[in-house]
Amino acid sequence: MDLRRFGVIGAGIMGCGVAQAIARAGSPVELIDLDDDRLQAAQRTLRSNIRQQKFFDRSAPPVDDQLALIRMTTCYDGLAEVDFVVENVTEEWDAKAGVYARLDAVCKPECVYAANTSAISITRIGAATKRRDRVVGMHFMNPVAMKPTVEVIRGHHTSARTLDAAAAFLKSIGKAGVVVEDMPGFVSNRVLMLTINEAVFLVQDGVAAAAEVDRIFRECFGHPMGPLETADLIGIDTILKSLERLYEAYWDTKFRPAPLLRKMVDAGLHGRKSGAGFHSYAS
Ligand SMILES: NC(=O)c1ccc[n+]([C@@H]2O[C@H](COP(=O)([O-])OP(=O)(O)OC[C@H]3O[C@@H](n4cnc5c(N)ncnc54)[C@H](O)[C@@H]3O)[C@@H](O)[C@H]2O)c1
Repeated sequence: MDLRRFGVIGAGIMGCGVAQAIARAGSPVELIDLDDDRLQAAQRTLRSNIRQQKFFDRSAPPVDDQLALIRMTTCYDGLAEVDFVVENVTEEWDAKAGVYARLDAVCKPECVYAANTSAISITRIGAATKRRDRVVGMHFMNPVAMKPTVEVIRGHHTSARTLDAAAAFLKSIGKAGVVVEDMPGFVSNRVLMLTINEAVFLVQDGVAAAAEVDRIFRECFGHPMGPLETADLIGIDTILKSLERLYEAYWDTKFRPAPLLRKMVDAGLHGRKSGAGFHSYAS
């Protein structure tokens, strides 16, 4: 499958990670966000992350060569010729639906849309487009540069050809996919979000401080990170939105977000990206 030109929508944690992976593989990519301030922040994040990656991956092209492949813009016009788009915007239905309407207006008919979402049904996203057979879920793990495997989700109408395109894209950036069927949260986040939420309830109930909760998972279970360190890495705002999407999708109270999560979001404690969450990242 001949995929040459790429688009990435959303230049937050995940969009920057995906754009970086495409540039590392030597391909040009259009990276789109809402305004210049967000794009400038993304430019700083990308420079720092590519520099860091180069430290571990000496064979990577020079930092400036990789950055030159990433064209940052607020305008969708440059997507007219792309073959494959990865959408990584905020985990809210209205934000995602608005993006797909704009993509349909500009992208060529054969272009494939890959939705990077924590919990939203890929079938529902497909229904918001005029090409539901060319929509696939692509749940990248964070940090993208360090995670070799991606959860690939087959929506109800996703075609075999689209799954082939998804596999070819992932191979081109040095990753593998595990294909699963479509239900909100897929495999990873149906389990992970419940674990994180229960860990938040433990802190809220005063059973243990965040450091102790994480320590038990690291030192007793041998996990590389505890659930609250993972929540900080993902973003507390994204955790809250993901639980809300799961709760709305299943109407099951097991997904009700811990009130402490909302309090932290309201307080601006969004995890690593804000400098503090369950742990502090001030330095
Ligand atoms: N953070 C994680 O660990 C993680 C992992 C896997 C999947 N996801 C999913 O990936 C998606 C992005 O998450 P994130 O952590 O990068 O969030 P983020 O908040 O870091 O970034 C989201 C970006 O989308 C932009 N955006 C919002 N509406 C837009 C629009 N209409 N057009 C263009 N850009 C728009 C925002 O300005 C922001 O820069 C979400 O659906 C999330 O659930 C996140």
